[in-house]
Amino acid sequence: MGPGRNAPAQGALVLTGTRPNRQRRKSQKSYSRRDPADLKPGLAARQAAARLLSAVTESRASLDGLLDPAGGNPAFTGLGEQDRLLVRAILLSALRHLQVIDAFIDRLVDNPLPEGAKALRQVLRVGAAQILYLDVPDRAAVDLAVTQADSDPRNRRFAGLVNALLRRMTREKEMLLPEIAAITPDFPDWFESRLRAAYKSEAEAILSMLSQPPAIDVTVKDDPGGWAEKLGGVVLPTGSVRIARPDGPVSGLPGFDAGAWWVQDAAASLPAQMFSRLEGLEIADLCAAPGGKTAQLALAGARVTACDQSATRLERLRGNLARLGLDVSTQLTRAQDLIAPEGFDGVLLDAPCSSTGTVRRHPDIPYTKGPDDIMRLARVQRDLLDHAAGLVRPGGELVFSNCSLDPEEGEEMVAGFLSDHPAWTIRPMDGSRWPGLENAITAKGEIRTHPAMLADEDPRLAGLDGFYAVLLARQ
Ligand SMILES: C[S@@+](CC[C@H](N)C(=O)[O-])C[C@H]1O[C@@H](n2cnc3c(N)ncnc32)[C@H](O)[C@@H]1O
Repeated sequence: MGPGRNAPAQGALVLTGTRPNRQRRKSQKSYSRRDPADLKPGLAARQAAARLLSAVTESRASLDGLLDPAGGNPAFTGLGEQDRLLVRAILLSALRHLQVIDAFIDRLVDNPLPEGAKALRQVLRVGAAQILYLDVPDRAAVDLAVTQADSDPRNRRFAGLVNALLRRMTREKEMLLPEIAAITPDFPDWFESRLRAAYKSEAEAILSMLSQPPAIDVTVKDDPGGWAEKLGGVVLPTGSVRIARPDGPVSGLPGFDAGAWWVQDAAASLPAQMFSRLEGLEIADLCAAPGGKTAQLALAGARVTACDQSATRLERLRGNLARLGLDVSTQLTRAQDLIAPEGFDGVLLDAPCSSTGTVRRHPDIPYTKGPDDIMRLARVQRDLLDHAAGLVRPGGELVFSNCSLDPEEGEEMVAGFLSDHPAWTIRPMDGSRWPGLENAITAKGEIRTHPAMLADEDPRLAGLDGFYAVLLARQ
């Protein structure tokens, strides 16, 4: 925490109920008569954003789950399309910059907001995210935050404070935001300290990339150069095509309906490329949904059995593979329960993990996961890896991968596996295979990518998800 972060700014606001009683009674009356969300366009979206932000930061609910169009939170799924887009944008910005937003709020109040004033903090965060990071007129952001506070009995007495604080934020953001951002860590302590310990001199660059929205990478069935031209993108060392974020949904881009490509971060496309050979081989993809790597394996000519423990996710995989016109056999099963007496030529285990390598697109992770999850997931991965190894025929190969940046879920876990399984060795990757990504190959020949890789002058085209992947060979 930087010096002065908690020092009250000149003219800091005092945290009290600031609305005069007469006015408060009036607003209470109107609240009981009619829900203000009916009266003020955009209010329901802000209310939903505050509710969902509270679910993420206070109950560790996953943002993806809350925003799922099918099974998501009704406060979100009940909104119209434009409001849903706005809520998503507010939440992504609020979570990417939560530490700075909180520091800014704390700078503007005389005393820290009380622990119990959680609902108030969420209203302020939602207002601040719009004022500081989104293209929403300041006045609309402030007015809606005040109405939002006024319409909630827990916050009504703070409506005056919300008004004064956010108005002041609009006036002082140009001067104060750079200063506060410069002295405030981007992420919670646990997250930053683990990254710094693991990545040392590279940690600063990784941390700064993690709060940037990522580009979109697509894996093409063929002709990356041709598709880069059609999609206005560039070809990456992985063979993926990278495009700047389009205005509309990716499903509207050329080639989507025809199944010419699928969205997959360039780093996520590496594990399936690591097998020495795939054509005509029997490969099990054990944690397969939504199927990005399954599609690569099938496209390379493997006979793929794709397994997943989630029926809904496996259904998505089937839909994705159908769009791509690729044929695989699927099995709804926990990987630990898969029995294959004949074994497979190869197994891909893209294991469940803390997903800390994907914070650019999932900025809730530093708030919904913690060190305990990393320890627990490393144990799950080790159990899955032990079982997966038993499914590989002698002479066969196993790729283990995940999208965590934490060595405990990658390098360290695999080192433990190798010391307990002398018949297995690492088959090292050749650094020249992906020109431009030579620095992603570890001394042992594993792949370790992180978001500061694939730097680009255009920040919209820079970066890479964090991934760990290793090719293991059985004697
Ligand atoms: C990181 S995602 C896999 C992404 C996928 N490989 C791809 O490239 O599209 C992890 C998947 O593992 C599944 N999963 C988690 N634990 C599992 C287990 N014990 N057995 C089988 N699937 C599991 C989850 O349902 C989820 O779909």
